[in-house]
Amino acid sequence: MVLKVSEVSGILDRYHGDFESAEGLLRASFPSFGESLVGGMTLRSKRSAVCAESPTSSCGSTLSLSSILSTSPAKASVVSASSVSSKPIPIVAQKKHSTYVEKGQFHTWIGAMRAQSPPHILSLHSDTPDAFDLETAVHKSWLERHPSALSSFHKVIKNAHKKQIVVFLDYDGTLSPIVEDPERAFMSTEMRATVKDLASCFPTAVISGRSRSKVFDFVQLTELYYAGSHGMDIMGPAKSSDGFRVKGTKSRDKRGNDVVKFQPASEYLPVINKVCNALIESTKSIKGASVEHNKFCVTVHFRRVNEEYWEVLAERVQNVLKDYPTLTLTHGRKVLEVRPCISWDKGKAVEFLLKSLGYKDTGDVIPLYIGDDKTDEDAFKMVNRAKHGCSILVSSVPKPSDAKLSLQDPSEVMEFLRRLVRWKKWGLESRNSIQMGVYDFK
Ligand SMILES: O=P(O)(O)OC[C@H]1O[C@H](O[C@H]2O[C@H](CO)[C@@H](O)[C@H](O)[C@H]2O)[C@H](O)[C@@H](O)[C@@H]1O
Repeated sequence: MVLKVSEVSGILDRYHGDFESAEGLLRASFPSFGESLVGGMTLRSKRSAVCAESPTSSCGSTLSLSSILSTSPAKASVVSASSVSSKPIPIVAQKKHSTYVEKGQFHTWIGAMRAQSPPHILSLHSDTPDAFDLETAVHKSWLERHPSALSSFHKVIKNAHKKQIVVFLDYDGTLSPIVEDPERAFMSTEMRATVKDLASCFPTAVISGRSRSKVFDFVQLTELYYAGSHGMDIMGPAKSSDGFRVKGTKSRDKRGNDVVKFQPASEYLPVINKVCNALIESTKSIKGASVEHNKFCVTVHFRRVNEEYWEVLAERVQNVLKDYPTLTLTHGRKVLEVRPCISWDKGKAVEFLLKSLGYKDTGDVIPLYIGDDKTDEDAFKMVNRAKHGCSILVSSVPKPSDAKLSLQDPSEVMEFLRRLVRWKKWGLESRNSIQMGVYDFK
């Protein structure tokens, strides 16, 4: 497909002039994006148009297509807070991080945050047939690359016979809908019942950016395993067998089960408490901004802040971070997250939990991960490495992802989980019919 500059410009408009999100979307939808562009022209972003009306603002510029295309999303995902050198805390390998970021980096963060919560492109700016056609084509092409896990259900279970499915679930945006107030991100009673059923069929874990205690308060199911703080606070089963014992402290949970607790960033607790207070102080004058203490990481929320103050907020966060060289910043859905600069993520947490469940050989087990956010990408990559691993992105709009399959929203997640339960409960005969496509789940 050949995209004209005007069409790309339309997509940029829908992404508020955010080149990285738009480029990511186009690349995610059309692998040949770049070669197919009619090049040599310059595009003026909507951001710069907005700024022209507001002379005091410093944002926006006219960018050439080549500069748009040379932007690498990978560069934007993790940025360092400071160049000040200091001895890292040697618990888990420290991540390499770049030196002090320039002011232009705010645009990258902000663009990246928008990319995590893009507008529904099919419902916006679809007033011309051209725009509608392109949006439909983009979505269709993206769905071909990330098919619905509901319509591909037979593929998910195809290899599951005599293998153990282990389910990993993100919380916000996966089990609960995204809402303005993070304290009110409740999961529905139906979803809770579904996850309870699921846990009676398969080992099930929730891996969240929230603190472990907070995500437990939301989910309230003792039959699950929980990893909070993006996997930096794990409470898992102590079932690892000889030869691959997992690290961590063993104990008994309230139900008398052996459990293992692993907190690879425990030595960062004092510094996390300190940075959390500093962030609260420095952001308190920005209307709508809030800071959430997630035990081993801190989340700064942008969702309720007027977009014209996003840059100021990002700048304040960065200024605070200058004094904390052992911490780093990542972004998610309208959030910036401060976390220890260690090589640990949701993917490593999945690996840890599989081992603590006693699964050594990836061929025996089917890890299935469902998540909606940037930090879930590490887990997608991890389960994709397993022979029959299944990675599912929750998103109603096309966005770049390593997930193989997709679901639109938490209600589709619930439907998918229910199908898994039904499949497991029905016995082999029915399973065979399903695999042969004889039975329609609906
Ligand atoms: O890993 P997760 O379980 O998805 O947690 C990631 C962050 O989720 C929460 O923020 C997101 O959901 C909020 C409630 O719907 C929403 O207001 C916010 O804009 C989203 O980014 C949570 O509040 C964060 O602490 C988590 O890190």
